[in-house]
Amino acid sequence: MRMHRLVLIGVGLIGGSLALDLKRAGLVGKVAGIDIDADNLTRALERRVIDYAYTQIDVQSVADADMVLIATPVNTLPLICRQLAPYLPERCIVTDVGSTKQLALQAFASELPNHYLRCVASHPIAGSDRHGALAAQFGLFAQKKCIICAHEHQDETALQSVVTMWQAVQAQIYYLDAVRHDAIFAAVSHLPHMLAYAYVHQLAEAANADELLQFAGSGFRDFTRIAASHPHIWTDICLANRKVLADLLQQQQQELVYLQQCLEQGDAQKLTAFFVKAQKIREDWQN
Ligand SMILES: NC(=O)c1ccc[n+]([C@@H]2O[C@H](COP(=O)([O-])OP(=O)(O)OC[C@H]3O[C@@H](n4cnc5c(N)ncnc54)[C@H](O)[C@@H]3O)[C@@H](O)[C@H]2O)c1
Ligand SMILES: O=C(O)C(=O)C[C@]1(C(=O)O)C=C[C@@H](O)C=C1
Repeated sequence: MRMHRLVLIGVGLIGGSLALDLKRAGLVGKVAGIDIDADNLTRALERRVIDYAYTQIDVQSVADADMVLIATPVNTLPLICRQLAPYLPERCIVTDVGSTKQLALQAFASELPNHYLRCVASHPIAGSDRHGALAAQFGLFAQKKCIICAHEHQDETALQSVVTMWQAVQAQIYYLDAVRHDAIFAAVSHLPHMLAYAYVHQLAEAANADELLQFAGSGFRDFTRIAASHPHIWTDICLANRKVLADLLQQQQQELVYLQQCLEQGDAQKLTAFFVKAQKIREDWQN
């Protein structure tokens, strides 16, 4: 599988990193980048993440695309698909990298009905708290999972092309139904981001916030790294997955109430048992 022209919409951390790897693997000839941020496009051209830059989806920017890869905040998908519809070459594959998958499949189905067979929803479980073309890096997806949420009308060749693309950047393919996908990543990705944001807020609201931050060490650094993630990206993810996420926040409050009770009762046994269980789960996961 070799693509002559990949059209990348959203030339940021994820889309840019994938473009770099695909070029290096010889899987794409030219990459056309479309982004609403003109400065970001300039940086992407300078770093050779892309070969051509456009700020709009139109006949020129989408022309001759073998594949359109959408790597923008998840809530932009419906509009982007609507804008793409008139310009997509017939055999073109459309795929995305968004962190929530029900919304992606809904956008493909409702905005690209004539192309739906060739729309493949994917999600690499790799990333960082950085953003934009400057954050794009080689090797981001190597040995990382990539989830494919195939739909019932999926064209087999389109699916295989997307799988081949991710395997070429050494990602490990897993298949999940979109509802299940969103429930799982609400628990292991979206909830921890919410908790990190909430904790940083708690500190910021303290009267001596500056003093607290001045003395914060590696525990603070490790727990809050993801609170440095891009606010726009995460607003979209959290809202797209709001129902499951709100339930998880409710459950988290119960955990906090339990911890509070342990402290009020001075119950070392209960507290240690709680920590031992969490420690074991974390260690087993690491191994
Ligand atoms: N950051 C992560 O760790 C991570 C991991 C896996 C998947 N994702 C998903 O990947 C996607 C991109 O995230 P990212 O981290 O690369 O973000 P990013 O901010 O680095 O890149 C997104 C790019 O999209 C551009 N953009 C925004 N709206 C646009 C629009 N309407 N049209 C064209 N361009 C637009 C922005 O200017 C930016 O350059 C998101 O859907 C996110 O959920 C992120
Ligand atoms: O490493 C990080 O900073 C990430 O947030 C990466 C992370 C995650 O939560 O694991 C974030 C969002 C994704 O959709 C996939 C990966």
